[in-house]
Amino acid sequence: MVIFGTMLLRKPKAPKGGYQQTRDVDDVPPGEGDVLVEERPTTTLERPESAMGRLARLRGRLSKSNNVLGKGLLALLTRERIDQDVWDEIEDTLLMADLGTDASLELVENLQKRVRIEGTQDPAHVKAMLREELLKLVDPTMDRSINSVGAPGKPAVVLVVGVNGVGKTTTVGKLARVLVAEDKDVLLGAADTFRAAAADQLETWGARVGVATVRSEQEGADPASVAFDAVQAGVDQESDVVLIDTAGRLQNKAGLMDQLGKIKRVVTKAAEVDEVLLVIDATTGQNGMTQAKVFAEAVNITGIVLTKLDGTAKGGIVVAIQRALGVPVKLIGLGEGPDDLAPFDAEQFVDALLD
Ligand SMILES: Nc1nc2c(ncn2[C@@H]2O[C@H](COP(=O)(O)OP(=O)(O)OP(=O)(O)O)[C@@H](O)[C@H]2O)c(=O)[nH]1
Repeated sequence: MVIFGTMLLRKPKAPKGGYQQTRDVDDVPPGEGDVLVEERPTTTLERPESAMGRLARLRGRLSKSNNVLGKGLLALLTRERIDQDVWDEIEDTLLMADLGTDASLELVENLQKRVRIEGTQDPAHVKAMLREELLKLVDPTMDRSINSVGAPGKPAVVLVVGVNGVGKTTTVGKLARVLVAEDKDVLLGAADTFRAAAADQLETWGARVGVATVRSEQEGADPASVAFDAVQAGVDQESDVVLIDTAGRLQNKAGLMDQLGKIKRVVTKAAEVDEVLLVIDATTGQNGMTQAKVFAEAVNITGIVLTKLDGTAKGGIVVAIQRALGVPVKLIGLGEGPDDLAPFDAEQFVDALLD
């Protein structure tokens, strides 16, 4: 709610000065968390772009970097003679786009069958055939909606996880804008307490669209504690959605499991976690795949956000990552602009590869 350009928000409950690093939130009964909801006066609030049509606007960026794949495949498939060398080249093209071995082999086999039966004389037909086969791999049947409706009387809780530098904080900021554009009442939780700047960054994102951030003033505070306070504040304020940014700076799998497990366990005392989004940088290829698998073992991932798809020809990672985790890509990042995060749409994605 905006009154004279200033957000009207719940004041900090108590005490000021953040949390003790040693505090174990598991011991703190729900309701007693120290909530510090930052106020930030804003003169003019931005009006974020609605989610619909974003991908259409950003499609050019996707095409620019990724149609190397589509164009390359089309050129190969419309050659006068398609011998084993050509099929090998097709497979290499798919592997280079990070489609992964299984999906690449499957696509080559399916195309081989169809070329044998249907022929490749007509380029329009070849394109339609390739479109169909690519679409099958991307899987248009998966539910890609963000779960932004909580249990009755509770906000939807969305945890955003991933290693540092992949674009997590940026994604939380951009996702808040998507939700604000849908008239949702959003609250942010800065549970990335390893880097003080991350909380500032998040707060700035929120303030631009009138969304408050729950944070700790103390660097290194317990992330689970901050996450809990954010969700409890969301319950108290009757927010629609609480988005929680987490830290990715973790040394090993055991530490990651510990931290994410604790965040989830503690948050659940206030409200169920409805969505766990794993953010992966699309430019990191195999590294991103490895990260994805580690995170999937630590926490139940419900959706993937692929960032930086604007800067890579490796869009095939959409398929590889969905296959590896059995979880849909729900959002894609196509630039550094505030509204450069789009809902993923299988058909539009494949069309952008082929145009
Ligand atoms: N080109 C491009 N850049 C992006 C995209 N998403 C994020 N970035 C950039 O990636 C950089 C890192 O983003 P952050 O949001 O700070 O990453 P983070 O994962 O939160 O990092 P830590 O807070 O250090 O854990 C920033 O410069 C962003 O602008 C995208 O979709 N496309």
